[in-house]
Amino acid sequence: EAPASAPVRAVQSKRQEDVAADELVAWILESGGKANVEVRRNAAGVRGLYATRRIEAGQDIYSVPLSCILNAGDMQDFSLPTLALLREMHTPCSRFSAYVRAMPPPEHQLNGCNLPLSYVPLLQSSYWEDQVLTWRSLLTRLLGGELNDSAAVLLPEAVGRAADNMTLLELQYACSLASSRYITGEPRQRMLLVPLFDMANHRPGCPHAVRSFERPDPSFRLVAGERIRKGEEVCYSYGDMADDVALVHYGILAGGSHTHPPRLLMVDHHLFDPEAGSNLVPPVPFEPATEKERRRELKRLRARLADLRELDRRAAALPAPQPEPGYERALKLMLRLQVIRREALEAEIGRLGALGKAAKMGKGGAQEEL
Ligand SMILES: C[S@@+](CC[C@H](N)C(=O)[O-])C[C@H]1O[C@@H](n2cnc3c(N)ncnc32)[C@H](O)[C@@H]1O
Repeated sequence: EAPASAPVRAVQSKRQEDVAADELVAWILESGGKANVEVRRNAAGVRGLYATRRIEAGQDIYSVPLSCILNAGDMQDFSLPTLALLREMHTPCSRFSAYVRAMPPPEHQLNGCNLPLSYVPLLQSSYWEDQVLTWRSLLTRLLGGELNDSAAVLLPEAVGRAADNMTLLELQYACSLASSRYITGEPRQRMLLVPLFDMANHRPGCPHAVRSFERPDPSFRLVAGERIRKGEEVCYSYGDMADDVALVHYGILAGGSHTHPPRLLMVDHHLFDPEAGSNLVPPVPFEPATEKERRRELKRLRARLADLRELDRRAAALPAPQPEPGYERALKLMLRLQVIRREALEAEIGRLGALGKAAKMGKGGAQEEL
């Protein structure tokens, strides 16, 4: 027994997933990879990648050998990355054990796959509500065996007898993890879960670029697009996303909330086409070629804002939305998205209104000159 006077040292124990993240880096190095980064948390508790030395533009930030990549197959089937991840989570002695142990726990993982159903109406967009409900329905049908004739991989094929006790919540969690972490693209059109790569947080416009499957070195590399100082966070750009896209796909607000005026949500943008199946619209502002076009767009935006104000009026008469246990942060994000949406619409309506006034004044001035 320690004497009563012995100093008591506060031991700050690392979270299990952070210990696993250190082991993940060690595994990549043992497997022949290189890492000029470590995994750490920032002051806000967000985990990310940090440079362990100065890295010049054009140099590798890390390289992950192909043997450490989890290939989730081709891009036809929504559930493949989820099932690939679940397979490793339920495989004793999986070679990806360091990878799956380093995943954020359910309470820190959010996107449209595991959004509580009671929050779905808060998206205030039939497009996003349909998306989230479609994903939920696919997961439910995968769990119930209804997709057995059409799914590329069935649940018992992926996880064996663990399928007997699988819950929808576990499927949603795995779906949320996998869909917010996999990468696809040239030269291989495959959904790849790449350890270490998926520890980098989003920064819009981040210049670092992926190079993979090249010869003579086919490994998966992140190459610095600008100099990175030792200790600096290493970002990755998940795409040029509006805030609604960032929230539903990554559980973050990362587009318009950082710009002044805030950027229109994707679903409010003039180029948004719900049928196109793309989640990216270019952040180009509407530039009317004629006065008629300007008025038409102004009318569209005013009608959109009026619909939202009507929803606000109705919501004010009801009790405030209640957080689901464990999803308190998610509710805050969704309510913040509503505010950003209205601010962005107001700003755009103001801009188009001012364009009209400026055009009128220009005409008046030109007529005076004549
Ligand atoms: C590919 S993972 C990045 C690593 C992740 N932070 C982790 O600890 O495993 C994507 C997730 O990281 C978080 N994330 C990414 N970019 C972020 C940012 N700019 N700010 C806050 N969280 C971010 C979100 O939870 C997102 O779903």
